[in-house]
Order: sequence, then C-alpha cells, then structure tokens
Amino acid sequence: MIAKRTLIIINPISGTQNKAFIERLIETYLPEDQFNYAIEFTVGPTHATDLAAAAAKDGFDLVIAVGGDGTVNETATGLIGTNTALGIIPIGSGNGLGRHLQISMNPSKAIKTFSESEVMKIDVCTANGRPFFNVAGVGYDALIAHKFAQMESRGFSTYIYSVLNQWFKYKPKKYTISTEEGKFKKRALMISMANGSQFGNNAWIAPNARLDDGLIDVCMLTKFHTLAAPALAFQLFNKTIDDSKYLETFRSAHFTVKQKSKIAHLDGEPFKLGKKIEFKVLPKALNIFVPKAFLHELHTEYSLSKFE
Ligand SMILES: Nc1ncnc2c1ncn2[C@@H]1O[C@H](COP(=O)(O)OP(=O)(O)OP(=O)(O)O)[C@@H](O)[C@H]1O
Repeated sequence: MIAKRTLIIINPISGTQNKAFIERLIETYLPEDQFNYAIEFTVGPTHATDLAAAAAKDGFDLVIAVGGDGTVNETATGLIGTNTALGIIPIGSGNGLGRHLQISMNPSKAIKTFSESEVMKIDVCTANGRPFFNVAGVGYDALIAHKFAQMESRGFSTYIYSVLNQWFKYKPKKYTISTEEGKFKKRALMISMANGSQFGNNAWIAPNARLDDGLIDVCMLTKFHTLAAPALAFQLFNKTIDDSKYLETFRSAHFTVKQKSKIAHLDGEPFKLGKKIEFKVLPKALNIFVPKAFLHELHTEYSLSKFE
C-alpha cells in the first residue's frame, strides 16, 4: 500500500488541549507506512485555507484539520472542488461536523481511526459566496458567535456563559425569506441553516440533516417563554427538537434571508455578511475522510429507506 501524502494543520489556539501533547499523539498513533505526513501550525485566521489549498495543488491525498469548527471550515475551504480529502481531529469547543461524522472526541482514538476511514463526498454550502460545511445562522446564535469571539478564554463553559449573558436582553427579529417557491416573513429568535445535524456538543438542531442530499435544512426557532427552555433544551440534546412547536423547518438548495442586522455565523465563526444573505448548495463538492462505521450506518439507512 502506498502511504497517503498527508498534511496536518494544527490551530494552536483552538480548544483547551495542549498542542504539543496532540503532536506526540499523532507521532505515536498515526502509522507512517500509511500516512506520509508533515505538520504545520497556523499563524492566524485564514492561514489554514492557504496551507490546504497549496497542499491540494501539490497533489496531497489528505489534509487533516486539528482544531474546532473554525479550523475545519478554513481548512475545508482550501479543498473545495479538489481531489484532496479533508480529515478531522476535533479538539475545539463544539466540534459539530466531527460529531456528526461520529469521529471520536478522544484525540488518540480519532487519530487511530484514520487507518479505518474512507472518503465520502459531502455538499458545501455558501452564504453570500462564503463556504460553510456544518451549520450557519442568523439571530441569537450569530450574536453569541460574535460575543464568544470577543472572550479571552475558550471552551464549553465560556460558551455557556456567553449564551446565558445575552438571553434576557435579546428580542426576536423579523426576517424575510425568499425561496424558489415564494416569499414569506417570519419573526424568529434565530434561523439555522444546517448542512450537518448539530451545532456541536451534541446539540442537534436538525437531527435529520444529511451532508450529501444537496439541501440545506432551514430551522426557524420562534420565541418561547423561559419556562419552556428546559424542555426545549432536552429535545435539542435528545435529537427530538423536530417535534417542538417552537421549531419550523423546510429544506432548500437556494434561498435568501433578509434581516435588519448584518451579522451571521458560519460554522460558529462570526461574519458581517450583510442584510441580504443568499444561501446556495454546491453538491458533493468536498471529499472528506470519515470513519468506516459512519459510512456503514449511512448505507444501512439508505437501503432501509428504500423499503419505506
Ligand atoms: N495562530 C492563530 N492565532 C490566532 N487565531 C487563529 C490562529 N489560527 C487560527 N486562528 C483562528 O482561531 C479561530 C478559532 O478556531 P476554532 O473554531 O478551530 O477553535 P474553537 O473556537 O476553540 O473551537 P469551536 O469552533 O469548536 O468552538 C478561527 O477563527 C481561526 O481563524
């Protein structure tokens, strides 16, 4: 077997784990006879995109992002439309895409699984031309992404602090949504555009979203009383939020959202995208390295759905 030419990109500031330790785990658990690898550390935002694009141009087989959803987004952006596959060692705060793909949150296990992984093609979504791979959004979660980016520390507890700190001040906003079928207005707390099924931390905003169906699951969360929050949180973590009367959903490959504010988030990272945001799908535009067990489950689901 020829070893796969592999570039490993580590974001030194993502998550809370020691990166020298991660480097040692890679040296210990990534077999060099299967993966002929080099390691690079990012020096700032978007560096991962440049590194990944250069590796793809150079004919690398695999580029592994070591970080959270932001690092995964920047690395994957450099690989869109190329044959080079994206791999993920999730060490961020949320790790939405990694969790959707059933990649272990234990770095040693995630690294060992590379020998047991295969390439799958997934959709890439864009918001005013900027790619996202997991979940984008406007409204409350976009505001949280902006606040979280301003915090000095990272990690889940900092995220929860940002969520609670804004909760009592925030009022739902009006949105105008235009699809190929028509136009409608909606007042919502937030609207999530889901390619993957969860925000991260097993918060499943679109439990039935598929990465390869050519569609975005649009999830509109309407206003709810604070007393309803515990039940809603339970549904979010229990993969049953689809049953909630506060969530309305539709699927589309191309639509626009008009809002008063200009802010949005793409894979948890804050962006000022403007008052009108056009969402599109680039079907199966990214090769991604996924655990065989995940692919097996996906194929089983496909064959079962044929009998439904
Ligand atoms: N060397 C660096 N110094 C500062 N920022 C960096 C560097 N390299 C990358 N970044 C930026 O770090 C940001 C956060 O990365 P990432 O999302 O991977 O980590 P996280 O926020 O801890 O995880 P999660 O997205 O799961 O919450 C990204 O927006 C990226 O642009």
